[in-house]
Amino acid sequence: MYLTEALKAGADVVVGHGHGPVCHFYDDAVIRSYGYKVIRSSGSEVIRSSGSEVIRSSGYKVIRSNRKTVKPNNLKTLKSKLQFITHFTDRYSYLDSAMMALEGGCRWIQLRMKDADEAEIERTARQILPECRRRGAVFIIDDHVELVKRVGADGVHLGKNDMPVDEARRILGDEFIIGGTANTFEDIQRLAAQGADYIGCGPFRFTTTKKNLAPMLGIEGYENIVSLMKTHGINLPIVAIGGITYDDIPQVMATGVTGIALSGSVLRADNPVEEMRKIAIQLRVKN
Ligand SMILES: Cc1ncc(COP(=O)(O)OP(=O)(O)O)c(N)n1
Ligand SMILES: Cc1ncsc1CCOP(=O)(O)O
Ligand SMILES: [Mg+2]
Repeated sequence: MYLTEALKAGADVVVGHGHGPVCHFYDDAVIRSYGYKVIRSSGSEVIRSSGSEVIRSSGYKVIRSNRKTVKPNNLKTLKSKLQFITHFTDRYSYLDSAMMALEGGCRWIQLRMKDADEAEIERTARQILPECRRRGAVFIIDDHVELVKRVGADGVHLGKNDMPVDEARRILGDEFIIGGTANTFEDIQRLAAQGADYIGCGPFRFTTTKKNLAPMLGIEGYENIVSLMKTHGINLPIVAIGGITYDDIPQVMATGVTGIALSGSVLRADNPVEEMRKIAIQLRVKN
């Protein structure tokens, strides 16, 4: 059985919508995002990447990727303009969402799994981390400071109901990225004083991706915040978040924010990989 063989090949061989490593009911967009090519020949199907190791069974080949590992430069990240927030849909798992974002050229992934227990988050984090490393992408985790340290992620994102940024800094030190959520300029002042590396600022507009949303900022809200930051001499990267789509990007970036974070508009697209690619090109994200 190819399933058994593929499972043996390792947890990093992940195909399909399911939460397990291999699922029969895949679609090509998801498979490609995992670095595999689907080649159909004389009734059999071959799933392959550009790596070296070949496992062959019942007409299927799974070739493991051989790409090099790159630890990202955190300073560069903070100038990065595009962060993808993982989510699940009826078509895609959290892991699928991260893989498609990476395939589309995003180089900053935040693992956010609000309703999952820590063991499941850790399992998913350990699957996504090597994929980020292979592409030189930054990998941060929402909420879970200790988990970031345990799995060796690049950082954490913390909101108002999470561990305070200064406490997280004492645990993680200066090598890890710590992002904080702001809904107002006062939040930004507090986070700057606590030593946040960047601010996730929103929501831009209504979104179903997050419950208990703060009031929407809109374009005017970002303009005010950016101008107040200038007058108060606060120089921190600001990532706009909340319901942002491809079409919003020029206007949002024109407010002077550093970048954007998004999720739903990519996952709702007919082809999430291509949607992310369009967005990465528009923001001139370098790979
Ligand atoms: C980039 C970014 N900005 C804001 C948030 C929201 O964080 P938080 O307020 O803690 O809410 P949850 O995401 O934990 O529901 C974020 N995650 N990322
Ligand atoms: C995590 C988070 N915090 C504020 S809005 C939001 C959700 C972002 O996802 P989307 O782009 O789907 O609105
Ligand atoms: Mg949080």
